Amino acid sequence: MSDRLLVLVRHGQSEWNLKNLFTGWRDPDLTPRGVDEARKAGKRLKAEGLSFDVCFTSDLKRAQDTLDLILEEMGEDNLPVICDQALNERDYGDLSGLNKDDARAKWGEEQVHIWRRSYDVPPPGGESLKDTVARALPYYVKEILPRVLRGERVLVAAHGNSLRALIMVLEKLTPDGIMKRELNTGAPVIYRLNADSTVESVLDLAD
Ligand SMILES: O=C(O)[C@H](O)COP(=O)(O)O
Repeated sequence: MSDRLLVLVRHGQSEWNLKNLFTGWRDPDLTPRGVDEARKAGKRLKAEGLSFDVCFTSDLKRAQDTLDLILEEMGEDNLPVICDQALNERDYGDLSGLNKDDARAKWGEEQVHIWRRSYDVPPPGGESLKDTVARALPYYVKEILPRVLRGERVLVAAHGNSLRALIMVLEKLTPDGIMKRELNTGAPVIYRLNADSTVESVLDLAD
């Protein structure tokens, strides 16, 4: 197994996940369940025998708090943590703050699914997944990947769609393939990379 370790984890349940609201760049806290999910992720990573050298997260609280809780649970709370907007959730634009069921009632199930899961159709005033790839991927290539290739063990705590953007590239998924790829809150995905930055193995710890 290669030493080139990259773990991606979506934040635990947020207050707005619980209320079923489009969140995007808004900044709600974790719920008590989200805190438990983050702690459980830390326990699972520790049980896998993993430890890290450096961590990345977005500039949103739910991801930063998830990372802190994971590291606390692993007894690794002194690691360097790099926060960057490039890892923020996809911007949901005018949908931010709206209830997802209300949006389905207003615009129809199919349109809302297209906004949530299509590759290149942005929600009104927001980012498509393609737009999210366009800002998250250069950051990954410049800041995260070189460290993984140098043998630093890297943990990234971010968001459903900013991580789907990276996963699309890592797993070489087509626009159709990424539509079906979901990430559970607090569920780590463990990658080992080859020296040419392709994926050697992937282990998804989703329940
Ligand atoms: O920003 C949000 O609302 C969620 O974190 C991700 O939502 P989605 O699953 O509707 O894309």
